[in-house]
Amino acid sequence: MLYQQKELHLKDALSFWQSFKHEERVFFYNPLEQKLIIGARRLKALHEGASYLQFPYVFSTRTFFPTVKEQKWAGLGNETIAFANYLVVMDGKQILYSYKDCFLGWDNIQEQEPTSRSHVYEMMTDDYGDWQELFNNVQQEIMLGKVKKVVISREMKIACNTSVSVESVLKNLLEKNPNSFVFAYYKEGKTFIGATPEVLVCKEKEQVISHALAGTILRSEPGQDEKQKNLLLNDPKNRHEHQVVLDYITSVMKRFSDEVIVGETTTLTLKNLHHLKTCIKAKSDDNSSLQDWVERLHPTPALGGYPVREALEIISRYETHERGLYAAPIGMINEHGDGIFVVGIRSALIDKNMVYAYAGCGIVEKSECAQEYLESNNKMKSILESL
Ligand SMILES: C=C(O[C@@H]1C=C(C(=O)O)C=C[C@H]1O)C(=O)O
Repeated sequence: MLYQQKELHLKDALSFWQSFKHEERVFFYNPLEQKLIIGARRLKALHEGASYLQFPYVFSTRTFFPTVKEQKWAGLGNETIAFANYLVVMDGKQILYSYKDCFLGWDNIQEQEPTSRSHVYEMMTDDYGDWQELFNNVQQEIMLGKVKKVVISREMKIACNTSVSVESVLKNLLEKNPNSFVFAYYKEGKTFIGATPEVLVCKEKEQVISHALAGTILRSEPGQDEKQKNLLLNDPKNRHEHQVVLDYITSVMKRFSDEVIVGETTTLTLKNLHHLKTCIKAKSDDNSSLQDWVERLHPTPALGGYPVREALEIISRYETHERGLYAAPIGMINEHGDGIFVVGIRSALIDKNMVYAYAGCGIVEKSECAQEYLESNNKMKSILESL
């Protein structure tokens, strides 16, 4: 590996992120390993099939749909990038990796206390009418028997009275969402950011794991958690929504693996919601890479619908905003090609003072319009509460 290594002792790892102002950067916190990786300053983009052996990590994304049209998503995603500098924080240690000629210099990594700021903002969209229309169109397609489930989403436009402080949003997301993967990708003035609870796939040697995460109930008061979780576990509509995702992931894995183990369905508790969750493990065939598994699994019916192709066609016909990196695979891969891809939900695109926040819900035959709208509002809270 052509990187120099050194231990750092920053009071707050976000100082590293802040030291590379205006440069392309990625932030990826994995709560399962309690590991933070920050990559800063693009070294190069890697072509498909390239070896990653020279790099501590590479960052990889692909937009939800293969192409994007809107200017606001231009240049974001559909790349695998090696950075010149990485800060890796784990087990109380901060290790800096710097590519040989691109070393920033110790003096340039300054201790900067990132402060939480409260942004004053105004919602520019009150979209219940649009939601109703989208919901009705999709439910019609379900009634006609064309699809069983479609995941529809909203884009909420939020105008802040100053430029958004990405550091502050990151700090808040980390503090308020301890069970989520907190990520940010900054490029050319725009940041895609979020706190997602959902793993698309992770791979370690020959073991591959995916999570079916679908089915949601609101988290009312903490004292009500057990009651709410039981309601969710026993609710036929939510179990059906979940089963569609679980069956799909299991069937894809079985196409490529003789050993697939489906775990028990449990609940995942987040700040404002509970979800149904099932882990599915498989033994990967020797020749498959992590990215092959992403290609096979994305988009699962947790983000697209079922049957997948028909659901995607319905989404592109009726949703009026572009998804870009929302609900898309976002991954961190190590030198051996192993790593993790999460899906970019509970997320937003930040461009100066504008925030485009996204949230969606799985719609099945028995879904109710107002209830799903409320659910999407609760999903939006991850972003709103971090502003
Ligand atoms: C689509 C989103 O979330 C997905 C939809 C869920 C549901 O409909 O129950 C639950 C978790 C996610 O798989 C989102 O947060 O935007």
